[in-house]
Amino acid sequence: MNIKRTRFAGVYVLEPAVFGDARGYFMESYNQRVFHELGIHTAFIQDNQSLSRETGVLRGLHYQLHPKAQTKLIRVLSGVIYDAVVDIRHGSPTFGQWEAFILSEDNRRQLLVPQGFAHGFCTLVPDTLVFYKVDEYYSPEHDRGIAWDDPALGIPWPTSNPILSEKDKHHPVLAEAEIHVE
Ligand SMILES: Cc1cn([C@H]2C[C@H](O)[C@@H](COP(=O)(O)OP(=O)(O)O[C@H]3O[C@@H](C)C(=O)[C@@H](O)[C@H]3O)O2)c(=O)[nH]c1=O
Repeated sequence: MNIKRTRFAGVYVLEPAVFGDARGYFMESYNQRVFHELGIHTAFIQDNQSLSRETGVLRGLHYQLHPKAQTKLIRVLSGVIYDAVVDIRHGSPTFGQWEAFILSEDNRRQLLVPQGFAHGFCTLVPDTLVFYKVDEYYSPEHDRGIAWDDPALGIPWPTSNPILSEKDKHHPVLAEAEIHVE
């Protein structure tokens, strides 16, 4: 497993070792020991999967409030996403800053998004299947969002006209959002 740090402490890009042979390939897609070696003792308790049929489906920017904040370990089983995280930790020196990563079935990259970050992605090809582990159960009462197109964030999404859920059309900008995540 190749592990890359990012500009945000706690956000990692993980690239599993892939063992190819005549049959195809094998890889360990999750190994708890790797996380323990990084000092991360997250207990993942729920697995999620979403299929986005079209290019330009944008889901985000999502997070759950304290005490139901979630760590997410995201990967793409089929297709490609532009995956963005935003630091929404009060008092963080990088508060309000974002970073984006390309995750695909081909690069097999995984993104570890800790509690305290909003997360969203936009599909770059049709029929994109995203799988992610989380360390807290879904809680609709704690489920929150930030406007994907908040000008103060300025995330350069791959499209200016994404396909959104009804919920994702109406999130506040970060400056007006409830962001008690720690
Ligand atoms: C996230 C989630 C949703 N649901 C239900 C609620 C709703 O009826 C339906 C669709 O939910 P949503 O529209 O919120 O799904 P979606 O927009 O795909 O939400 C996801 O977006 C990405 C970017 C994330 O980071 C995730 O944490 C999650 O927020 O699924 C669950 O039952 N469990 C869950 O864990």
